[in-house]
Amino acid sequence: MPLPTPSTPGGPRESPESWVVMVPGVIPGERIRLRIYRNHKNYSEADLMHVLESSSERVEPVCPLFGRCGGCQYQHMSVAAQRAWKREHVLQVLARTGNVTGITVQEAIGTEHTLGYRSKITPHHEKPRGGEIREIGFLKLGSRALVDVPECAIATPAINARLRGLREEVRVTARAAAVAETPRKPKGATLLLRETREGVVTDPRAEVSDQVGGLLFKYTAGSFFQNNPYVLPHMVEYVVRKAGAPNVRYLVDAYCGGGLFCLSASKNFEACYGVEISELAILSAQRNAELNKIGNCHFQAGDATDIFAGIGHISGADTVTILDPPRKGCDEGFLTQLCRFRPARIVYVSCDPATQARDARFLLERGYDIEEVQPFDLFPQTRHIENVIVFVEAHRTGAGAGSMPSWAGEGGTASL
Ligand SMILES: C[S@@+](CC[C@H](N)C(=O)[O-])C[C@H]1O[C@@H](n2cnc3c(N)ncnc32)[C@H](O)[C@@H]1O
Repeated sequence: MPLPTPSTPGGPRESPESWVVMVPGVIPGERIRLRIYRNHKNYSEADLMHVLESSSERVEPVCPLFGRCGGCQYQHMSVAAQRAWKREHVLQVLARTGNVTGITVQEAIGTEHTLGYRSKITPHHEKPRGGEIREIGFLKLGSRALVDVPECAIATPAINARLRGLREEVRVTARAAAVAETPRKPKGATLLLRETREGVVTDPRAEVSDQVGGLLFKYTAGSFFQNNPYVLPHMVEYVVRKAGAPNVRYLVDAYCGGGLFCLSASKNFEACYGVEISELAILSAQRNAELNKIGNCHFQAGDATDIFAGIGHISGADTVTILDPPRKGCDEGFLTQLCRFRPARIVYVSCDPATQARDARFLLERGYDIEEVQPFDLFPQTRHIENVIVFVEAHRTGAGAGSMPSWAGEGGTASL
């Protein structure tokens, strides 16, 4: 077996002399002793045995469950190191998967709310045995088993306060059902706790609301809505700013959910068109337009690809597209039609830089350039990152890849 190089949370850059070893709980630059437990074609997986030389960025994890609970992966790193690493990860994945080199990735934008920020959690429990529920929590690190989580360090204080009561209620209900011997079989379940303007809500069908920027958004508690209320306004402001450009009259928001980006950006456009697979989310988007007295947004339920049938009367050259797909990214059929429509700008928001990098490659091979790459630290203490890439139609830059168009924004690079 080749000698492993010092390992990092996401795996170090590959070179012909190095061997990638994935070791949770390590910080780039540390010397460690590890035990390899699995070999793959291109890398190995290992457990950390000892830190021989620790990084100055190593900190004491806040949560006693860190290392067992699979929810957080980076609590052992300072927030500055977490953000630097996430930025590096975006850079690496763009190079490896997207074949994009020679670009700058901006510093990840975050806020000082790096604990107690998460406004939604979904703990699980297995089916009760003899009326008793054992763990109520999240998946154990690297396992399908659950770890009991009485309190979550990244959830908001209001959610943690409600979690205590909810855990007790769920256990009491299971015991009562066992005593009553109801014919219905007891099951495992996923609980919902979401903090909103209405307080902490546990019914996924409840109608709730949140304010972002100057707008009010109503949605059902179980549907998708971004869950870091501290960083979200900064990300929305960025997306709205990057979507705006001289001579662009129309906005297409694919994967629009309840209309967050479309409605927030609507004042800069003559008309906006949103598409979204969930009919419930489209109903929310339409209601949110009315609620905020916005009259130039048109929403349709359907696959993202369906949008092109309804926008034949507008030209791509006059249009900006916002993309915010689920983790799997965009499908090729959609991207093919998008490139045929040829919007002047594309602002691509993603919670998975790997699938985003794959889609970036597709766009770059079809004549788009990257104007800016801006990560947002929406999920501190975890390995997750929200990344925004701004693409411009290459003819509009008047030069080849990497050039800056005349309307390129100022784009701050420091953390907030
Ligand atoms: C990451 S969410 C973004 C929602 C919205 N932009 C927001 O920030 O609130 C992705 C959205 O894509 C929707 N979606 C998933 N597959 C889709 C498809 N094939 N076509 C259109 N929308 C889809 C999901 O229902 C979800 O609302």
